[in-house]
Amino acid sequence: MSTHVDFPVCLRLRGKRVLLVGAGTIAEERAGQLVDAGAVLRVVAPSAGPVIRRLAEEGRLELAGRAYAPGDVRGHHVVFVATDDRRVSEAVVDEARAQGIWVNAADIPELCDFTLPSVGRRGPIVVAVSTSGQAPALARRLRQQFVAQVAPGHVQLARLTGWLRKRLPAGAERMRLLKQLVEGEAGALLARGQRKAAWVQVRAALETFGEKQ
Ligand SMILES: C[C@@]1(CC(=O)O)C2=NC(=C\c3[nH]c(c(CCC(=O)O)c3CC(=O)O)Cc3[nH]c(c(CC(=O)O)c3CCC(=O)O)/C=C3\N/C(=C\2)[C@@H](CCC(=O)O)[C@]3(C)CC(=O)O)/[C@H]1CCC(=O)O
Ligand SMILES: NC(=O)c1ccc[n+]([C@@H]2O[C@H](COP(=O)([O-])OP(=O)(O)OC[C@H]3O[C@@H](n4cnc5c(N)ncnc54)[C@H](O)[C@@H]3O)[C@@H](O)[C@H]2O)c1
Repeated sequence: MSTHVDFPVCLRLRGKRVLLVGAGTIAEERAGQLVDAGAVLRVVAPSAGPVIRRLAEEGRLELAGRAYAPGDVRGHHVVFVATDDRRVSEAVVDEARAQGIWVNAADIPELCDFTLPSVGRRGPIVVAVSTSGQAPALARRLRQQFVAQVAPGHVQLARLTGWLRKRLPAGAERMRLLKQLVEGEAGALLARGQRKAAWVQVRAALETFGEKQ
């Protein structure tokens, strides 16, 4: 059995220039996710589906309505290819690799410098499942199961600790407080939907932090 495992990261794409070659079914999904992540997205494809055309009309991405041409990759941080022509994907990947730019070719593992996990979101919580290329359909199924376990209370807890993180000075005491909120009674109450009782716990924890209510 192979011992190969892929290494997961969460890219912060806000303001980063990203190239997407192809604008069909798969590319449409990618485009939506990339625009939502704040990427400055350029799409190159001779024909585009309705989602990409609309995003272009709204000025949320730039669409070049033509075939890929050498030189298109230059100036981008990350490149995605999702065309129905393997030779095009190979040419794009060759150009990206020659320039040291990370590239993903949908469904072609040997042309991928990184693969895409199956992703689900609940507020700021991102559930991503990778099978290191072994079983994408299983990644999708497990992701659906895991996302279903993320309760509204978990999302509230993430938002609450995010809010406190911005307001309390960093350091050992803040770390202890946030950990206590997540692992202790407040987290358990929020997960059960008992917001008022949870808030009592949060206030008590903040008082010991020295915060005036
Ligand atoms: C997770 C997801 C993310 C996304 O694409 O957004 C994704 N594939 C998804 C679905 C899916 N893809 C395929 C099926 C049919 C069942 C099957 O074949 O198993 C299904 C299931 C379905 O459609 O339900 C076919 C397939 N995919 C790859 C190959 C090539 C090969 O295996 O050699 C083949 C055979 C092609 C052929 O035979 O011609 C390769 C890759 N697909 C990956 C990601 C990367 C590894 C991810 C991982 O490590 O788990 C990797 C390596 C490269 C990449 O594309 O990044 C997305 C689910 C999104 C969701 O959650 O909805
Ligand atoms: N990873 C996955 O989950 C997954 C699932 C299904 C299919 N795929 C693969 O992804 C690829 C794309 O699938 P699709 O369903 O989006 O195909 P599609 O037919 O819907 O779209 C193909 C796109 O490629 C563009 N294209 C063709 N030649 C081009 C060129 N020279 N330059 C730029 N763009 C060009 C077309 O204009 C079109 O927008 C296929 O190889 C398919 O096997 C991946």
